[in-house]
Amino acid sequence: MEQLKIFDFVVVGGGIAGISAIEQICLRLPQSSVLLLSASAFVRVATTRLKLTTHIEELQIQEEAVNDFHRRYPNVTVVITKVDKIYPILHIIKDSLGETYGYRKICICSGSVPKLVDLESPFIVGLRDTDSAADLKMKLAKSKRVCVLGNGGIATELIYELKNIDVIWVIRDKYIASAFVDGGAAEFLMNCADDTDKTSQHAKSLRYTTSHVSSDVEKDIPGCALGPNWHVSLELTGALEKKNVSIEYQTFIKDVNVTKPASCPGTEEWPVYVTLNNGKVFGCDFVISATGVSPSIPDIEEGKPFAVGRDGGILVNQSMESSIQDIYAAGDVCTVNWDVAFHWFQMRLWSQARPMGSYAGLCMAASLLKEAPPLLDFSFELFTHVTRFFGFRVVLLGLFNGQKLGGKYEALVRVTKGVEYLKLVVQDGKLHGAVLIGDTEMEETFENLILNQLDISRYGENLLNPDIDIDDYFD
Ligand SMILES: Cc1cc2nc3c(=O)[nH]c(=O)nc-3n(C[C@H](O)[C@H](O)[C@H](O)COP(=O)(O)OP(=O)(O)OC[C@H]3O[C@@H](n4cnc5c(N)ncnc54)[C@H](O)[C@@H]3O)c2cc1C
Ligand SMILES: NC(=O)C1=CN([C@@H]2O[C@H](COP(=O)(O)OP(=O)(O)OC[C@H]3O[C@@H](n4cnc5c(N)ncnc54)[C@H](OP(=O)(O)O)[C@@H]3O)[C@@H](O)[C@H]2O)C=CC1
Repeated sequence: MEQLKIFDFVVVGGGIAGISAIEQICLRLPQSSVLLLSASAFVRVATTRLKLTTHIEELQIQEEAVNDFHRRYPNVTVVITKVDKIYPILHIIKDSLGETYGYRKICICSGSVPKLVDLESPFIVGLRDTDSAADLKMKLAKSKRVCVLGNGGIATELIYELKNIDVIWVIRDKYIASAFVDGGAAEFLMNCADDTDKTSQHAKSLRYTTSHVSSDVEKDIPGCALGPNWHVSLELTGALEKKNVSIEYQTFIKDVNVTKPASCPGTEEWPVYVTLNNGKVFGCDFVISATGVSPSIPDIEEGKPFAVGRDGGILVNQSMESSIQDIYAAGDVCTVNWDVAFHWFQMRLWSQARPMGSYAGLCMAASLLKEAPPLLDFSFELFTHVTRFFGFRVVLLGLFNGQKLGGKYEALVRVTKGVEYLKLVVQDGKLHGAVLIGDTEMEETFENLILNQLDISRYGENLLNPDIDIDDYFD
């Protein structure tokens, strides 16, 4: 019988979290044996594209063929496969082809899957990886009207990127992009929605392509989540001459039906009909459910299952270790379960998947060496996120929407229509969060003010006075 190969480290998933974990393991223990088991034929490597401040950076996410990755890290064996079951007592793992591997430490970085709206219909699609993006492009090309459900990152990006199609955007809130910004910022973005100049500016910053044909192991296993500017090379274009967006606020989809309901206005026939809870009914070609994600966790076969958080993620302690010994988790699949810094909280973003993966790698290496886990690094002391919505750079800092402040805070706002939107979240004379839209160049100042908790009450609204260089105050 062939002897079971035992690896020092096994990492499940070749997304940003998994690759960041491997990079750190290989830096710390270059001679160790590492096995990467990933369902996708490409891995995602994150590098810093632009460092805006100590904490805020724009990432460049690149796809790399697994063979190239192995060439860079010869101690890493890569197997493209789906992990099915983990046996924590035996310390072995089985894949869907029946192969078994042994591990000393294992890190689960299997990401998440789209959490589609709870209505059974083949006309409802989600978006996660290269395959689902290619499917979406094909479907759109034949479509005249699409319904987008959800008000988070994907929906906000899609609404801006879709071309030549009627879009009905169904959201539960009073304003758009509520998973990221407040009502004021949403209004600013809406007012700029037709600024075509911004579209072309954005296209020039292309850093990422999705032109290859994905060869993910099985159709039901997601590849890596899409990277920045995933839409730029895709041309998400419908079959009409122009685009028209209408927004249905404070409502949700009650039902989808292939039979036309009597209450549906008009004579046109559609593949599917959507009924909203506000009573409106309309036909469309299909529905895009951009309604969040669910962590994608392999099965545990012995002993207790993973302890999971309310959002279904594997609970991890401050060393990124799960409730099961020698099993770590990082990225979208995990839910942090430690007393986090006041100005930090978890969101499923690659800006968090990367430091979580790196830190998990360091903790696993320390554990193998029987050393104490390293201290949490500065990435976990302040929430930061930089992205682009409606062609604008959006920087979110700390408790940018007053999270954790119990509604008792003051918001200082400066808006220059079409140019910038700045909001500061202040409580008891201290800055706790900021939303900066546009090229404000204020990131560093506000980052410092949140971190050092200086009393800013005497500066009042001057903090946002464009005629005053506030850096002078703090020199
Ligand atoms: C359309 C879209 C746009 C986004 N835009 C942004 C953005 O602008 N900014 C931002 O910060 N974040 C963005 N995100 C979120 C970000 O992509 C994720 O938070 C991040 O990629 C999570 O990284 P991960 O390594 O945890 O998971 P993933 O990147 O999803 O990687 C998971 C890996 O595990 C593999 N896998 C899964 N199950 C198994 C299994 N059983 N066996 C073996 N392998 C398995 C998958 O194939 C994949 O390789 C976006 C997400 C989407 C879907
Ligand atoms: N630029 C960026 O930073 C981007 C980040 N991402 C990330 O990728 C992941 C997937 O994005 P996405 O799917 O947009 O998820 P998000 O978590 O960003 O947003 C989910 C949205 O869906 C809504 N929702 C959830 N369930 C329902 C329902 N049953 N009916 C109606 N609305 C519902 C939520 O509303 P409510 O708030 O009312 O619950 C929320 O507005 C997220 O982790 C996201 O952060 C994705 C794209 C871009």
